Amino acid sequence: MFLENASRKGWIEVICGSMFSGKTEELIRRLKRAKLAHQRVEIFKPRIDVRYSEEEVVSHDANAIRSTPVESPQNILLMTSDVDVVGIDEAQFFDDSIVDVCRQLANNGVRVIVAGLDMDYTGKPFGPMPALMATAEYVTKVHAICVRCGNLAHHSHRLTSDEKQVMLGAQDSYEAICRHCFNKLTEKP
Ligand SMILES: Nc1ncnc2c1ncn2[C@@H]1O[C@H](COP(=O)(O)OP(=O)(O)O)[C@@H](O)[C@H]1O
Ligand SMILES: Cc1cn([C@H]2C[C@H](O)[C@@H](COP(=O)(O)O)O2)c(=O)[nH]c1=O
Ligand SMILES: [Zn+2]
Repeated sequence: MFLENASRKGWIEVICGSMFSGKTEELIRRLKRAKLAHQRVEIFKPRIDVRYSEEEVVSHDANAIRSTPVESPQNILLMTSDVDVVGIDEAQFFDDSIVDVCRQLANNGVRVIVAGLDMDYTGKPFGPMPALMATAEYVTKVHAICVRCGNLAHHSHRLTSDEKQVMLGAQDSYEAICRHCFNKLTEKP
């Protein structure tokens, strides 16, 4: 679907969805194809994401690719002077300046592939993701399987009582569920 060697370079792709929907697997797949095409690839993630590894982007199925953890989106600009493709995982954790960083990279001829959660555990849009989706040329929404009924899932349901928007975790503290199961679980009596 995406040309590894397009003639006019520079665009933004967003991969979004709930937890366990395959965002990281899809990001890794695209980045590995770019490497096979001899493109210069750099991968970044927010430094706070230490869930599976500090230095790698790792999927729930243990696919992994080396990455650089960064404190702020500005660091990405400093480290991408000579690259063809930039991959960014867990983009929901960055502040809004990630949008302008992605725009600058794309304007300078870089293929930018960004993955992140579109909604938090309450169902609200997460951080800079809506603005990234609006700015991108290509948006791919991937889906998990609802662990309660087998439907397609697009919600990440939190299993603990923590109410902070940011709380790292995996199957220990989140499950993927569909709209109907989410409404049943969260409706007020
Ligand atoms: N409910 C679920 N639906 C789909 N895949 C799941 C589910 N729970 C665990 N998985 C696993 O998660 C993998 C996707 O992981 P990953 O790419 O890290 O997702 P994401 O980055 O969207 O959280 C799937 O290939 C599958 O092995
Ligand atoms: C829903 C939700 C999730 N998080 C955290 C939990 C994980 O550490 C990441 C999402 O990782 P994934 O690759 O998409 O599985 O985000 C959070 O902090 N707040 C939330 O509301
Ligand atoms: Zn369901």
